[in-house]
Formats: sequence, C-alpha cells, structure tokens
Amino acid sequence: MRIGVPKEIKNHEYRVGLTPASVRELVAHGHEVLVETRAGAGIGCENAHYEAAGATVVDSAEEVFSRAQMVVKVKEPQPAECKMLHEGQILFTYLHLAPDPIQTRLLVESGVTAIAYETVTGPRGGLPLLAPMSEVAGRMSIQAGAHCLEKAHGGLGMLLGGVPGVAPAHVTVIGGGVVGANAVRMAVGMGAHVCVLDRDVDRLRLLDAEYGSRITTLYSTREAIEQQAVAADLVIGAVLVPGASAPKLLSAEQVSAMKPGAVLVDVAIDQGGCFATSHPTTHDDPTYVVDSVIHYCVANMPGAVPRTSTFALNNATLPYTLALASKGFPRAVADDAGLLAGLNVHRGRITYRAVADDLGYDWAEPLELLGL
Ligand SMILES: NC(=O)C1=CN([C@@H]2O[C@H](COP(=O)(O)OP(=O)(O)OC[C@H]3O[C@@H](n4cnc5c(N)ncnc54)[C@H](O)[C@@H]3O)[C@@H](O)[C@H]2O)C=CC1
Ligand SMILES: CC(=O)C(=O)O
Ligand SMILES: [Mg+2]
Repeated sequence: MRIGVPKEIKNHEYRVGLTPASVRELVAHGHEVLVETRAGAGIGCENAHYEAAGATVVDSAEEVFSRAQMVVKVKEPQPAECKMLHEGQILFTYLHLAPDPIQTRLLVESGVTAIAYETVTGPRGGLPLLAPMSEVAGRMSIQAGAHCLEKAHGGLGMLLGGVPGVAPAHVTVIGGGVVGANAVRMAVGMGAHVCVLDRDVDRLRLLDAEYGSRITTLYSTREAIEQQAVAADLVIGAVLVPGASAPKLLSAEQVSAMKPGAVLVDVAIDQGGCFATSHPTTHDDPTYVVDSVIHYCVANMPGAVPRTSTFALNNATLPYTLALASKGFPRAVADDAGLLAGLNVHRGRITYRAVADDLGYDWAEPLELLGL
C-alpha cells in the first residue's frame, strides 16, 4: 500500500504520524511511504532520516494527499486537509468528531474511510491508541495547572506542594481513567492534597490500592463535584464517554462560585470539554479567565512535548497501521473488532453511534454497511 504522512498544521503541533522507525517497518513489509518534507523536523527527524528508512520525501501536502491510499496523521484534519481527502482513501488519525460538526460534514462529503485513534479498542478493552496521549496529557495537566496557579499567570499564587508549615494546594481530578491516574501521580508526587472522583468504583479501587491514604477517592455525583469545586485550588477535567461529547460536570454558576484565582484544566476539551465555561484554546494562547477562574483548555496538549508524544503514539499505532496496510480495508477491520470500533466515517456514512447521535446523523451499522 502507498501510505502518506503530511506535516501537521494545527497550532504548535510538532508531532508526526510516523517515525522513521515506523517507516522502516512498513517498508520492510513491502509498503511505499511518502513523507511531506520536514514533517518530522519538529522532533529532530529530518528528511534524511526518513529517506534512510526507505521513505520518499515529497514537497507538498497536496502530493501526499493525492497519491496516498492511506493517510497517517496525528491531529484531526483541518478544513484545508479535509478538502484534499478522497473516496477510497483511508484516514488514520485522531478525529474527535462528536464536538466538531464542520469536520464531520467535510469527512462525510469527502467519501473517505476515517478510522479514529481515540475509539479503537484493545483486546483487553480500553482505548490503546488514546492511552499514550492521555498519559502525556494527564502528566502535563498538573504542570500546566501549577504554572497557571502562579500569581503572574493570574492564579491564586500557591505552590502545589506548599512548604513545611504551609498547607499544600487542593487538587481535584474528575475522572480517574488514564488522564486522571496520570494527573494523580504527578500531583501526589508534587505533594498536593489530592482528591479524585469517578463514577466507576473499580477505577477508584485501583487508585486507592496504589496511593492509600495519600489521596481521597470519591464517587462522582453532582453534589460531590459541586463541593470539590468550591474547595479546590486546581481542578482537572479528565472524564470520557468514548466517542461522545463530554458531559458538562460544572455549570457556569458553579465555576463562578470557585475561589478567585483557582484553575480549571479541561483535558476533556478535545471531546467538547466538561466545564460549561470551557472552549478550546491553543498553545499560543492557552488560557483565559471567566469569573476570576483561570481556564486552560488546550486541545492538543501532547503537541507541546512532541518528542515524547510521537514515539509513545507510534508504539501504540504501528501494529494497527501495519494491519491496515498489509490486509487493506475492510479485511483489517473484519479481522479485529477493536479496529472496527475505530471506524467513524465510511463513504459518506457515520459508523460510530455516539457521533451519529450527538450530531444528528443516521447511524450506519458498520458490519452491515461493509457487508461483513
Ligand atoms: N486535551 C488533550 O490534549 C488531550 C485530551 N485527552 C482527552 O482526555 C479525556 C480522558 O481520556 P482518558 O483518561 O484516556 O479516558 P478514560 O476512558 O481512560 O477515562 C475516563 C474516565 O472518566 C470517567 N467518567 C465518565 N463520566 C464521568 C463522570 N460523570 N464523573 C466522573 N468520572 C466520569 C470514566 O469512568 C473513566 O474512568 C478524553 O476526552 C481524551 O480524549 C486525551 C489526551 C490529550
Ligand atoms: C488525544 C489528543 O487529542 C491529542 O493527543 O492531541
Ligand atoms: Mg469566582
């Protein structure tokens, strides 16, 4: 198969869909790989590294999109990229369609077969292609929150861990999945007072077993969330209902009742955000203030640490990229129900239920649509 890797064009997005090592694996399996010039420059992977791995470096995104049978990216295609996609082509990347009606319409119109990293499920459950970036974003959320809590950045002027004789900051993590568990790890490590909420008691059991009395676990109810919001110095939004728009867990009134200078880091912003006052921001301008509460809502947090992130992402995606390239579509998804769960759009139809429901499309049952 001919696989194409364009340079990412989202704000401060330096990750790249394939590393030279991944290219080498694909080429060894008999595939052809086209890489847009300087696609990996942001992580120190230059054209020469890709050429040494067996890729052909091409001058433009247009050439990648027009010639590739499968486009492998990181972030959801931007409008200019959507317009270059075509029927019969596979797009393998993060999509986050439920909160993004414009991208969804453009993908439907293009006729492309779009497989979303974030809804692929693993043989033991979980979301193996979301997990590595959730590990990165969960860890970063505490760094970002600590930065925002500094007075010069509008925050309360608190050190997360306090010092001897002065209490640490109160950090509340809503959602104890991959992002949440990684946020908890960093916050505990920095000496904060940490409280984590989930509505899955098994997640809370795991965190309790790991941290014991160093954290508080709470079942996630409206009441518990409201009480935490007024007590917290830093709140991390880390919930997910796979594929669907994030549930809004704090209303504008509840945000306004928070301490002036408190910080909200809405990691779930890529699925629309879990606080009513959240809207997506960029690494160029990551924060804004609503009712004296600092909001950090960057939708591509791992893009800030692209070296760590690109390699972690490729470790997870490579087996799936190889399966799609070697078996083709639809054989690869017919052989792996977890990969089939990644299929969001195919030839103008929405094949992921939560996306269809959230955006008002008729849902096409994927096995039926593909005749499997
Ligand atoms: N902004 C960014 O750059 C990034 C954002 N993300 C996003 O972070 C979010 C979380 O991802 P993961 O941790 O991997 O998901 P996950 O599935 O591992 O964990 C989500 C957790 O939320 C819990 N949950 C659902 N509804 C809840 C509620 N009402 N109250 C409390 N907990 C609730 C679930 O039980 C689950 O444990 C996703 O939207 C993901 O796309 C991930 C990576 C980067
Ligand atoms: C998951 C996601 O949105 C990201 O890594 O940017
Ligand atoms: Mg206020």
